[in-house]
Amino acid sequence: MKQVGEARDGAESLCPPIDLVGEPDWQPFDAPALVGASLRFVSGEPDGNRYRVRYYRDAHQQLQARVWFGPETEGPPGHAHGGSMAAVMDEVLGLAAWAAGHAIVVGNLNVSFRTLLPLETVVTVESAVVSAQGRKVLVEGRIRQGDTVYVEAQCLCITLPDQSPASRQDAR
Ligand SMILES: CC(C)(COP(=O)(O)OP(=O)(O)OC[C@H]1O[C@@H](n2cnc3c(N)ncnc32)[C@H](O)[C@@H]1OP(=O)(O)O)[C@@H](O)C(=O)NCCC(=O)NCCS
Ligand SMILES: CCCCCCCCCCCC(=O)O
Repeated sequence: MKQVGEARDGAESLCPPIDLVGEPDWQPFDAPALVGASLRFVSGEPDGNRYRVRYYRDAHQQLQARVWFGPETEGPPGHAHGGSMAAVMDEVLGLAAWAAGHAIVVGNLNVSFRTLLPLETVVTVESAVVSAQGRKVLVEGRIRQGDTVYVEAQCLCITLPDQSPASRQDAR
């Protein structure tokens, strides 16, 4: 009988290194330097078997991510769980608003699953901050690889008082 904490079958060894290099005109983006180390659920295990994530800013300063969906994101056999894809959109689109200077939490996330995503695929998560009016910041994004779109999402972010990225960095 399995003991608590014992690795599940097939999950004992780590998958090999994955190439998450960005496009030539992207610059690496340090998410913990901006928002702290709390964003561990999606991007906290860079060598693990769940997700591996690397963040960038593109030439237009929009946040982009290369994400590998590992075997532990499985939902339908051989493919990513819908919740695993929604979690990625939640983190990337919320972080995109922070990267644009808005201290937010996510109020509403609308996710459309367009194509089954095979496990152990490296995808690009694109984001774009499309508007900021009052406390509402709208961010859109998608998960794609080449011409294949796996997920499209719209994210309504709501700003928090006294939490601007600049003030959080000044407080360190
Ligand atoms: C989002 C949150 C901060 C909003 O609460 P609040 O500060 O009291 O703000 P309000 O409820 O007054 O909402 C502010 C505006 O955003 C809108 N809004 C808030 N949540 C919304 C939602 N889920 N969908 C659509 N609009 C929403 C409100 O309608 C309001 O619009 P208005 O000014 O035009 O009337 C709060 O609901 C919250 O903390 N939710 C949990 C967030 C969370 O756990 N996110 C995941 C982790 S990041
Ligand atoms: C006080 C907020 C501290 C930093 C929060 C960063 C939030 C980025 C988006 C996370 C999305 C989510 O948790 O649902």
